[in-house]
Amino acid sequence: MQQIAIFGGTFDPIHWGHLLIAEAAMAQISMEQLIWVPSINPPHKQATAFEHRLAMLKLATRNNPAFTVSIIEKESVGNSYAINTLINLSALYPNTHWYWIIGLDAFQTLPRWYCGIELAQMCDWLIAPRPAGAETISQSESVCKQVEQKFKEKSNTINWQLLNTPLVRVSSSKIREFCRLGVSIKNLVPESVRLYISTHQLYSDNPE
Ligand SMILES: Nc1ncnc2c1ncn2[C@@H]1O[C@H](COP(=O)(O)OP(=O)(O)OP(=O)(O)O)[C@@H](O)[C@H]1O
Ligand SMILES: O=C(O)c1ccc[n+]([C@@H]2O[C@H](COP(=O)([O-])O)[C@@H](O)[C@H]2O)c1
Repeated sequence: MQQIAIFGGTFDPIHWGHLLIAEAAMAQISMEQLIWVPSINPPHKQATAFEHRLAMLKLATRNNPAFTVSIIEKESVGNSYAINTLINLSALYPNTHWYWIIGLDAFQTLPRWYCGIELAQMCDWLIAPRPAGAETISQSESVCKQVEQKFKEKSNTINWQLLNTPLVRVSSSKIREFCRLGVSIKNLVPESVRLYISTHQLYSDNPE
């Protein structure tokens, strides 16, 4: 059976934090492929046009042959729910053991996701520590255990492990804010992404 990880996100835009997490997951788990899945209509946030986010994702991931970018959520009608993404990908990649890569902040919200209980058991969860409430590994672990407890209370299990990554304080919102303020994002995104943002005047007060 092959092992594949999904890394879902809004990626508005993709940044070095995402790339570091993906590399850490590949180093920690023996897997054939890592599939990046940009959300077309994130259920919980507004986002820049899908085509721009997709283009930046492709630029940033093109040098790693184990990385694939999937547009599977483009076919979804309405909100792009993670459970549908996993079901649809499972049809394309049968006989696969699935992992889902997620930041600690998003993992905390999993019990409230659409069909979250069912989804939780359909894959193993690889959690990237993230600042905001969990500054150490043991704090991150205890946050994950609290999430696990919520599933246990409903007689469900969840398999998870923390990724061995340092805390990275970069976020897409910080990048969008820096662009609005005219502050350099040179060290926060790959150069190809920085150039794309600048060429298309994304996130500035004078969008295309
Ligand atoms: N610096 C980071 N450390 C750990 N996890 C992260 C980091 N940045 C993003 N993630 C995780 O990557 C996934 C996709 O994140 P997303 O594309 O929404 O980026 P973001 O930086 O969280 O965006 P925003 O600031 O707009 O909320 C989520 O699971 C999120 O928790
Ligand atoms: O399916 C859901 O109900 C759901 C609710 C919130 C987030 N998600 C997924 O979580 C992933 C990370 O989302 P985000 O907003 O942190 O970019 C992305 O793949 C989303 O589709 C999914």
